[in-house]
Amino acid sequence: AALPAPDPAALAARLRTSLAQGAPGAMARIDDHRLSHDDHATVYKAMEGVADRGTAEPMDAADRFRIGSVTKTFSAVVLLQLAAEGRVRLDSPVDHYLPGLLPDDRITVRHLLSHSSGLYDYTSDLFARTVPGFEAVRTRVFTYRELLDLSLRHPLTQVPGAGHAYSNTNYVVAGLLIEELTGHPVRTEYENRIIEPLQLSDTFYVHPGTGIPGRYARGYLTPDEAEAPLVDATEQTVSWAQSAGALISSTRDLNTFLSALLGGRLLPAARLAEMRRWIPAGTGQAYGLGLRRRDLSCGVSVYGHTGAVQGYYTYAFTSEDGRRSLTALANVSNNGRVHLTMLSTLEPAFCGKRAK
Ligand SMILES: CC1(C)S[C@@H]2[C@H](NC(=O)CCCC[C@H](NC(=O)C[NH3+])C(=O)[O-])C(=O)N2[C@H]1C(=O)[O-]
Repeated sequence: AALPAPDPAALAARLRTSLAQGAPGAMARIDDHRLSHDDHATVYKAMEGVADRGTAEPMDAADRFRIGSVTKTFSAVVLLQLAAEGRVRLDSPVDHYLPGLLPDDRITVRHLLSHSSGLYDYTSDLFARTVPGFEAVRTRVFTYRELLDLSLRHPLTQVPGAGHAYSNTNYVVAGLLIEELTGHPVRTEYENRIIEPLQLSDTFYVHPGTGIPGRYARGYLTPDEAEAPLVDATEQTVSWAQSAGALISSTRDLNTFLSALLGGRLLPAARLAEMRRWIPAGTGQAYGLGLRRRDLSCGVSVYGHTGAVQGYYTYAFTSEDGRRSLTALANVSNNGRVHLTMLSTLEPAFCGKRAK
């Protein structure tokens, strides 16, 4: 079905609303291949505010940033490629590959990737107090085992497979599984299977480094205390997340990645179909394997992931056929109003003037 043309003016207006709600800067890029039969894309860029509050450097759509849980889609693609190669079975217990690691041998690889394992999310403890929690881990380097141990202090939150229960722990175990199956660090697998084949020259896994290569937007964390000043959260290891959230990328590269994924250029059709077996995850949204589906007001569904890492809110989605992609970024976090406004950029991007 034809998508309505994007409404760039409405998209830019929503970015300006995010600034009024506390974001120092915001940006978005749409790559639209639906207007032509060749691979030429019509590119729309919108940018508002600043990438750096100290220098007032304007936000630029080419700026790199921390993508948070959009990383989970990369990790899921690696495991689904390994499944296509016959090196892992989605419905096998994790215990088969990592004996004794988890407390319940009913937890399968599919449970991890669909967030239905019941493994407790350790970040609920780490970040109960936003700024102190962040400052306590911003330069720490965790092992996967240490993060899993933080989770296993708590019982499972549900019987494995009972439904969608989002937990970063699932993608920490997914990282352990990737390393066990391949003998390589996840960085090597991201590079060999996704970054290099798609020429994602703005995409990096620098863990445990704290810097962002090249030109980037600084990210600002909103304290829990009203009126307290923003905290510059740019430099951090993101070791609390790793294969659950430590990638760096750009609006261009995430659009290329999601367009390739939904366009069938990263996974065989049968594996992409597995990724799109949906579990309900709230009104108008569902979760597959490392992939979110959001159902928009105009009846269009879009596919991708969101990300929330200290200082950065990311929204990366594409159309059913991967021919129109949007990535939007606000360089602030812990701000619910900005989150909802940025989430609403999907509407003008995919519903155009029919957006709600
Ligand atoms: C499900 C989410 C939203 S949370 C999950 C993951 N991010 C985290 O787990 C970090 C949460 C703390 C971030 C911090 N908030 C606090 O400390 C609040 N006390 C802030 O806003 O910077 C990610 O990314 N996912 C998002 C996703 O998948 O969209």
